[in-house]
Amino acid sequence: MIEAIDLTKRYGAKTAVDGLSFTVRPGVVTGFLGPNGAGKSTTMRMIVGLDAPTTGAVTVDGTRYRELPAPLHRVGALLEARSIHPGRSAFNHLLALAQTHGITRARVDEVIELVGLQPVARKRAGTFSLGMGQRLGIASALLGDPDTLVLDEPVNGLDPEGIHWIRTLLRRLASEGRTIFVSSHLMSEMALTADHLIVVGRGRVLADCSTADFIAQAAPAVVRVRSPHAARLSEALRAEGVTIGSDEPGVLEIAGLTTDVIGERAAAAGVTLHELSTRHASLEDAFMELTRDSVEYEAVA
Ligand SMILES: Nc1ncnc2c1ncn2[C@@H]1O[C@H](COP(=O)(O)OP(=O)(O)OP(=O)(O)O)[C@@H](O)[C@H]1O
Repeated sequence: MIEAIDLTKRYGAKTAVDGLSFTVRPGVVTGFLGPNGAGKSTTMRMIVGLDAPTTGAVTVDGTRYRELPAPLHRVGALLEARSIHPGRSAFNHLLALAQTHGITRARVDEVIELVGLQPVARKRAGTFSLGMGQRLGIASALLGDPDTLVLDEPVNGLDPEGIHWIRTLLRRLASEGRTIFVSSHLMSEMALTADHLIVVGRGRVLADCSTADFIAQAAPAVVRVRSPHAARLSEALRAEGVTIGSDEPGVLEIAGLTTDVIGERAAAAGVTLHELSTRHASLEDAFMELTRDSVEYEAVA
C-alpha cells in the first residue's frame, strides 16, 4: 500500500506537487493520470526516494522508502530515467543488480522469461529497441518479487502486442494481491488496465475513484435514438426536462433518461424506433472534461 499525506515538492518558485494526499491499495491496478507537467513523475520519484518531499510524506506499507530494510523486495520501480549500461547484456545487468541485493541467479532467469527477453538476454542493452528496453526495465522492477510496483509510462515504446502483454501482466500481478501504481498517456489503454484512477492537475488531486465512476461522473452517458418520428418523440420528452441534442436529422441524443424510460415514452406516443442505444463516454472524454482547466501548456488555437 502506498500512502501520500500532504505531499508537496517545490523546485525554487515552481510547485510541482501541491499537497497531494491519496492511498494506492493492493489487489487492483491504480492508474495515475494528469496532463503534462501535472506532477506525476515527481510524485513517483518521491515514492521511491529519488526526490525528497519539501513537506508532507509518502510511505510504502507504512515506511518511507529510504527506511525500508530491503527496498528492492518491497518496491519495484520503472521510472523514466533508467541507468542501464549500454555495453552490458540484459542478463549481466540483471545479475549485477541481483548480486548486490542477495537475489539468486535463478530469479534472474525467471524474470527474463517473464518479460520475454530470452532471445536477446545476452545481447548488449545498448542495441535494444525502446520496447526491449522497457521490458528490461520491468524485469529489473520485478527482480526482488516486490509487493508494490511503481511504473511511469510502462507502455511507452511498446507495440500493440507489447501493450497487451503489459496489461495482462499488471492485472495478474494485482490479482496476486500486489499494489500496482501506473502512469500512462494512453487513455484507451488505461481504461482497459486500471480499476481505480488518481487524476492530478497542477500538482493537486482532481479525482480519486474507480475508473467506471470517473467516466460516468465526468462525462455521463447519452442515449442515441433514431426514429422517423424524432420530432414527435423530442416533444414528448421535453416535458420531462431532459437535455436533447441532435447532430443529424432523425437522430436524438438524450441525456438524463435510460433506454427503458425512453422506449416506454416512445411506445406511449406511438413513435417507431429504428435505434435505441446507450453511448458511453470514453476515458479520454472524461479526462479532457475534468482536466480542461488544469492543462499547463495548452495549444493556442
Ligand atoms: N528538477 C526539476 N526542476 C525544476 N522543475 C521541475 C523539476 N522536475 C519537474 N519540474 C517541474 O515540475 C512540474 C511537474 O513535473 P513532472 O515531470 O512531475 O510532471 P508529469 O506529470 O510527470 O509530466 P509528464 O506527463 O510531462 O511527464 C513541471 O512543471 C516540471 O517542469
